[in-house]
Amino acid sequence: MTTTPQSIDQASFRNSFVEELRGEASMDKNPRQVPGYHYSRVDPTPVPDPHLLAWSEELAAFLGLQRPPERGPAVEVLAGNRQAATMKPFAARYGGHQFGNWAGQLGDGRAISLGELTAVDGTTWEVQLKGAGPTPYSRRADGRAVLRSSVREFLCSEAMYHLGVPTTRALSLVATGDEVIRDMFYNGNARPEPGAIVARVAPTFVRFGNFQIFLATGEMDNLRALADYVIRRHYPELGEPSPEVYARWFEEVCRRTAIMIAHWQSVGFVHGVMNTDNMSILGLTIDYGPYGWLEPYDPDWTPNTTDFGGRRYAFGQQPRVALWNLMQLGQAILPLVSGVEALNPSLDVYINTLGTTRYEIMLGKLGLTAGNPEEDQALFEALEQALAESEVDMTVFFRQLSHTAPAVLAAPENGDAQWRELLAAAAYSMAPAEEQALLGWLQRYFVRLQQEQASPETIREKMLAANPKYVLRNYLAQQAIEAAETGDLSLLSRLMEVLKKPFDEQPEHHDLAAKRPDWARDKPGSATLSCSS
Ligand SMILES: Nc1ncnc2c1ncn2[C@@H]1O[C@H](COP(=O)(O)OP(=O)(O)OP(=O)(O)O)[C@@H](O)[C@H]1O
Repeated sequence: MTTTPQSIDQASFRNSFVEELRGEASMDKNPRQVPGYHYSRVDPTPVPDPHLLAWSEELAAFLGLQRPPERGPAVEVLAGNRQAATMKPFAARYGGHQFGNWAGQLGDGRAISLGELTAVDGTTWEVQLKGAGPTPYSRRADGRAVLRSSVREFLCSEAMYHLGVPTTRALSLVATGDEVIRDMFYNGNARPEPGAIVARVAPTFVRFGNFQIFLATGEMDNLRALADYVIRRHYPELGEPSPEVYARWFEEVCRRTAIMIAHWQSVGFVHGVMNTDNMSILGLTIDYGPYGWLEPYDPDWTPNTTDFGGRRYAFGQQPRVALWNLMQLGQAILPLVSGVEALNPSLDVYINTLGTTRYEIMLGKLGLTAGNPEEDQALFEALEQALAESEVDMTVFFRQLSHTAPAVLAAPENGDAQWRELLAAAAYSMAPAEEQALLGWLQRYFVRLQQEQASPETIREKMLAANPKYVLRNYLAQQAIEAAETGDLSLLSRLMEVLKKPFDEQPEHHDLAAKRPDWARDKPGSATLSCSS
């Protein structure tokens, strides 16, 4: 293991996916079905003028990598124009359910994995380029990504990491110097947009869909080989694969998925397209496409215009959709276990873990220690209902509550005025009946809070550590994109820095914690997005 940071073009890559699984070696990029294989070896397609736009310092340091200059061999690797000697790039084969329907073979249509790097702690991390050109899985598309969606993936995956949400990471954002034609809302208004490539990083990018494809095509040897690979490499604590271990592994995937979803619900993250090919086998948030952040707390909200008909992936549906997706994974690996009874209890593990994790997170957000779970649950549900029935910014509400609740605890005589001030700060609009409902809830909560033993100061610290001040608000991402498209990277860099410490006050950046401005309420790219990227 090396301690001196090195340039990625000099780095030593491992290739466990390629070496331990079955791959098609032809390097042929023509779109086609690829039965019989886990992956296809394929090289990225070079771009005209790769140059670095953003770099994630901490992740790079963790991977033992040094920041490259704007142009040069390292950036050429991050754009797919050059390869390090040890790389064996590949695109993985997977299938999936999209919006509830089986879609057949999908696969990495524009993602190409370069191999794995060993981090300073000895763990291994796969580096994958998104937008690096066609692969056998590109179907009718071009294998490219636009700057708009790449900025969104780069910024948001790192912001999620710093919020403590399980996620894939992003190492670099590189402009390609090329233009890519996209119809942003699939409404006949195609236009050229600048192209970009994100190098993203995770222990593995294997998804539920990687298993589903083998059930669909009856490739049982490949199914087992992939499960064994994932267990041995990523769940070694479970022991050598066996029918019992496959079942315990499924339980662990259920548990991790529940923890991920509990975190999404606690910060107001809406994934937007929770197809089974977007569910990581490690319980990580994967594919930052038409995602968004709740501004007014609204369980029916999704930014994804493709989903406006059914709102299948709206905020409030996410816990249920993850369960449905886990059931599809269970179906896919059923041939590996003794029967459905070996897997069914794991779905309860999902439900229970989701419940307990959400409960614990909510206690933290409200500065409480565990009390009577049923009464607490009723208190939490009453808050969710009062928030949903009004137009209150989720992030501002909880952050402001972290200041106000301990202050009222210290000086209860000013309570009423302070609660009203909190609501005024968090609300986009407030009808008298909505205000009454929220004030009623705050009084009920305050009675519960008064039973706490901790000092107001301790409660305040606990709440501030649970309620972020800064999230990647939809309009901020859009502003950063519009500036980046004109060559101005200042907001992008500022957001990167501020979102590294989302729980810190950072008063000099207070403007980045502001509620959504009026102009952004219905703005395309901010309030509404599509899968076009
Ligand atoms: N421009 C494109 N060229 C080729 N394939 C694409 C393109 N956009 C999407 N795909 C493929 O379509 C499928 C579903 O797309 P989706 O938008 O969920 O994925 P994505 O954003 O490309 O990728 P990922 O899930 O890897 O983050 C995937 O198989 C994906 O690789």
